Amino acid sequence: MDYTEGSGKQYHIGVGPGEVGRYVLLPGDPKRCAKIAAHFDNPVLVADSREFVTYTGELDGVKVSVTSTGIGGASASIAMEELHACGADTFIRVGTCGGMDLDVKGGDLVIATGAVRFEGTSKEYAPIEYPAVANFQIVNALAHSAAKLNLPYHVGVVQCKDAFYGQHKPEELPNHEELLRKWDAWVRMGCLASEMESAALFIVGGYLRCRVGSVFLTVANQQREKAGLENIQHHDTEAPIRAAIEALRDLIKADQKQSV
Ligand SMILES: O=P(O)(O)O[C@H]1O[C@H](CO)[C@@H](O)[C@H]1O
Ligand SMILES: O=c1cc[nH]c(=O)[nH]1
Repeated sequence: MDYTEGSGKQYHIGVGPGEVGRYVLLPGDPKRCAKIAAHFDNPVLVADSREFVTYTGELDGVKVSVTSTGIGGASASIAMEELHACGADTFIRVGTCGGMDLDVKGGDLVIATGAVRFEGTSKEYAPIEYPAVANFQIVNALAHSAAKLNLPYHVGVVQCKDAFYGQHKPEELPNHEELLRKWDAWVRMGCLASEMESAALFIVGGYLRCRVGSVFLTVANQQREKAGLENIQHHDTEAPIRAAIEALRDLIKADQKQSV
């Protein structure tokens, strides 16, 4: 079924083939796109459709793009499918998260190695036994760039869900028993943080044979609050953006080396 009516533009994101690079940064918030594009050379607004805003520019002479995914795995999977149809194959999510491990403080970066699939979208792509894991090369590039930029960072598993308020007021919801029991298990297993899109992106990326990784700003940590520890909120996403841009430069260099 072709929803483009011959325009060649993807149905939701409004982007056509050749309008994005193979490398795409994926924030959730559309307003983060301009901040990210400001790090590109010659950024151009390519499309602004629903929650999906896309800019394309260059990094070290190579075409790169940023597209917002909106909130949750459902819209993130649409962004990835349609960007892939336009030629993209390497994605870094640049998001925000809420800390779960007590060591993860507001302002710290979290780099995901994998994601708990407590959301619906990835289950429509792959059976739940299949793990949602990040691309090893991207994880390494992100950790390397965070260290190089002297940014505090943690590397490990994150948890994904569909209901933001299932994370923030589970005791008030009718399904509180499942929410609280599972949250406790994820904390005990060492989950670093909670966010919403990486599980779907890692699974859809696996299916499409794309490279996918994620880096987040920790906004705050409800577990620290509960434990009576300091819990200062942070909202400036410039740190994960810088880490992702540096990582992308490294990936581009490594890809260029491999292709000669
Ligand atoms: O800041 P973004 O990238 O949107 O990421 C996080 O923020 C939203 C919830 O507030 C969810 O999308 C979550 O994953
Ligand atoms: O607590 C938080 C913060 C950002 N995103 C989430 O999903 N949860």
